[in-house]
Amino acid sequence: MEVLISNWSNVQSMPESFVFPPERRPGKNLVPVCNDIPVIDLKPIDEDHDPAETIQQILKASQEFGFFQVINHGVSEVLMDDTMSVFKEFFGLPAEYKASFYSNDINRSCRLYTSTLNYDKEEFHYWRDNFTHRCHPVDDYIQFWPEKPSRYRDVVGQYSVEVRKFLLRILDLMCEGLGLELRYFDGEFSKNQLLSVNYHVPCPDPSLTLGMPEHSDPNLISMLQQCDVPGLQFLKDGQWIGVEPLPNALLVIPGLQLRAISNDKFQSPKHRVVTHSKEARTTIGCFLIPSNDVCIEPARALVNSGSPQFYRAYKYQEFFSTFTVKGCDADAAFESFKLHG
Ligand SMILES: O=C(O)CCC(=O)C(=O)O
Ligand SMILES: [Fe+2]
Repeated sequence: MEVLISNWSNVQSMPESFVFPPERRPGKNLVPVCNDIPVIDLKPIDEDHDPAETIQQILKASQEFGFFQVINHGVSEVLMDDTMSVFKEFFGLPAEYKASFYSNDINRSCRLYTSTLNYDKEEFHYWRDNFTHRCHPVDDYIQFWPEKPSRYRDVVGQYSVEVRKFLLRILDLMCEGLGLELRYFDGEFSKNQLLSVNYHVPCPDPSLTLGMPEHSDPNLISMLQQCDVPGLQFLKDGQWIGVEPLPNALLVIPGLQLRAISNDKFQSPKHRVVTHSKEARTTIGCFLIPSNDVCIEPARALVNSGSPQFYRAYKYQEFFSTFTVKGCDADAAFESFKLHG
């Protein structure tokens, strides 16, 4: 059988290698959709209102809820729609063209794969194709990007620049809220930028499989543009809750490095993706990632007698390899970096 699920048409029954063992299945029970996910509106700041209220909303959303959606974020709706169409077209291209990007090699600057990078060894597969590449600075990477659809490089190039601006702006608002100097996260903490696009074809039985495993994002911060098909779920107070896509909103998820640098002021919420029985789902993620050698440690301003330093200093590379060795389990990975007592 074709490995890439985007090459499958009209799958009628579950291929066995995608059926999870019973205790790992999402099951048939419907997960409640959460209607109170914080929505941050950046318009008041653009209209020169005092940003203090928005900053407090972002702080509260990150600290109490864990993640949030943003509207009037500055990334144009036309560009968002164009980018979504380009990626949908990309996944619909002939198998022969996509085959040239197929790779499980993490060092390939542009790669397309199914399930996880561990496809050949994993016990069962996740119901997704993922296409991912670096995108900052655009000129350093654009030569590796697809030439089809013909608008790809132009549209995805503009999008990469705009979503980076957006995330750096959110980080600056977080700095103000946390009492860190502005631009604290610019530079090495956010040096690398990855676009990561997930594509899931309709699944004959969503109760038996997942589109993405439960995980926290290992980077600094993530942004997600969803299409109108739901699937994303967050673990909140021990329960899975569904995220209903909000048209034109961008979702912001603090990553594990933000948790460490903020000295646990922010969490990095666990999330997963369930599949849909009728419709294909495409989501565009953008990750800001520290450079490998940068030293990550709780910001000095956030360590004091009431809030002792929770993590030792480490290099991002060290964290990432521990995270990978621990099967992408954030709690297990942090055990190596926590300061006890
Ligand atoms: O596709 C989604 O809804 C979530 C994607 C995600 O969590 C990720 O790429 O890290
Ligand atoms: Fe994620």
